[in-house]
Amino acid sequence: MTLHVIDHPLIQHKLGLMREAGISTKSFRELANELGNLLTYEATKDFALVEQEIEGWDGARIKVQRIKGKKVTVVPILRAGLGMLDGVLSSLPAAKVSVVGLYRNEETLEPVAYFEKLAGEIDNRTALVIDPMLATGGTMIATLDMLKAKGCTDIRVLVLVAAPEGVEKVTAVHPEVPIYTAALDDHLNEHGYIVPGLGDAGDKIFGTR
Ligand SMILES: O=P(O)(O)OC[C@H]1O[C@H](OP(=O)(O)OP(=O)(O)O)[C@H](O)[C@@H]1O
Ligand SMILES: O=c1cc[nH]c(=O)[nH]1
Ligand SMILES: [Mg+2]
Repeated sequence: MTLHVIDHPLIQHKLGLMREAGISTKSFRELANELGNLLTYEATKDFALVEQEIEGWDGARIKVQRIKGKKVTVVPILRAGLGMLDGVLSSLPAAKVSVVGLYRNEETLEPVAYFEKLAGEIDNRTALVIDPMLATGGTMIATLDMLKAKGCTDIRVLVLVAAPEGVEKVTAVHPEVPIYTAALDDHLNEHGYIVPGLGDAGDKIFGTR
């Protein structure tokens, strides 16, 4: 299994701020985007580079590095995934965005899919799936199933907080998909919420409830 828990001090500091009770919508949103950006930095570490010759500032020919023909699509899972999107796009400004909508039935905890609008040529793209929370894993598995059904082969998952139960379930079904997270938390409570977690990330980002 390829679980990357990113323990960089900036990430851990920002995640700690997000865990505070009573955090404002504004702060939660800002931090979700900042963490989205930092996780993107980690999740793209292995992108291949190609050397290019250009004219430098003094007219001399110089060699520089460019990312090698990578086509990326960012896949935010509605709603809460939108809370990381601007942060991710600040590092990948040319990426196409493929939006998928799923919510978790609060009684059964099963994912319910309600929207799918994917970028063209998705089978040729690296997909970065973003959602703040990986709890039971049901939503993520359904999203990965959806992307694979469209021919996507290079998929990476970026979440702010993951529960061990969810990581185990996702990696059992999609073992080759790496998961990048700011934290692997302790457990799920009886309502399927991550402990210590962040609470309901979607509500905190959108200021609902
Ligand atoms: O791992 P799981 O048990 O499937 O749970 C995780 C999902 O639950 C939350 O979304 P929610 O259903 O609250 O929808 P929202 O983003 O619209 O608030 C969260 O943002 C994930 O998408
Ligand atoms: O802890 C959790 C679990 C699912 N969805 C959330 O927003 N938070
Ligand atoms: Mg929610």
